[in-house]
Amino acid sequence: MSKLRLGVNIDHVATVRNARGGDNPDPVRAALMAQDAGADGITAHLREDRRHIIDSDIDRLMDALRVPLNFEMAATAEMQAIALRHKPHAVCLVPEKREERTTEGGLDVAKNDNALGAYIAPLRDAGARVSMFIAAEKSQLDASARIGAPVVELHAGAYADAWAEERWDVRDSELAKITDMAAYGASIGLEVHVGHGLTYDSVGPIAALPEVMELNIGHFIIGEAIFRGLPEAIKEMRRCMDAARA
Ligand SMILES: CC(=O)[C@@H](O)[C@H](O)COP(=O)(O)O
Ligand SMILES: NCC(=O)COP(=O)(O)O
Repeated sequence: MSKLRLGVNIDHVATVRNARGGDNPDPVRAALMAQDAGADGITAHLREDRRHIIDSDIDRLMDALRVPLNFEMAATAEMQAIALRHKPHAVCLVPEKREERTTEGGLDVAKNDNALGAYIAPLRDAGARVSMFIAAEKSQLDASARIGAPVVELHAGAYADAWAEERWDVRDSELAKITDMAAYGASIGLEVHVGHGLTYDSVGPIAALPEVMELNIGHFIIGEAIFRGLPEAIKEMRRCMDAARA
């Protein structure tokens, strides 16, 4: 089985910084620490409302990182211009709602395939590995492949929430969807990633799926870093992933 990559999302270091304004804690410092602790990449979501990551964080991440940056963003003209200016390794298109607390669902690629196909073309031409953050639904994977997105990231939020709420029947049905769609995605030539809400408990069954190439994990790792430090929080996630993949 190929090595499963871990992308560490540092958004919520910026959430804590922004609670008080100023520069601390610095998400770029966290990203560099994550890189040293074995993260295969760094993920940062520049939301349109700049509630956590801000533009200067992206500037600084682009300058400072050795590992690839996965730049998460909404499919807007403003974000496209920012991505084209920076040319990050990867761009992940995420749906955004102003009133949501976190990313609630996947991008509706099936409904907006023509527009999204045109939207990603210049990003792909600029060399970015474009991914679609989608629900684990066949129509969304088919549409992602149709528009030429090489990668999909399956939204694990419902699966992760079911773990947290101990709703085991929902957990199992959500896991079954991700399992089936990871296999389906690989069978139609997509690179499959999974992310959102994963924890030490919930990561194992996802990491065990042979078609999954990358996990992006943030909120839980940053929270856990308060108790055990960021490097150790990341290394423990890596251990959980490796144990499941063995
Ligand atoms: C797309 C996604 O899952 C991440 O961006 C993550 O949710 C962190 O950002 P928010 O907490 O702002 O949703
Ligand atoms: N794309 C998912 C991501 O980057 C991390 O999500 P979370 O672990 O912060 O929920």
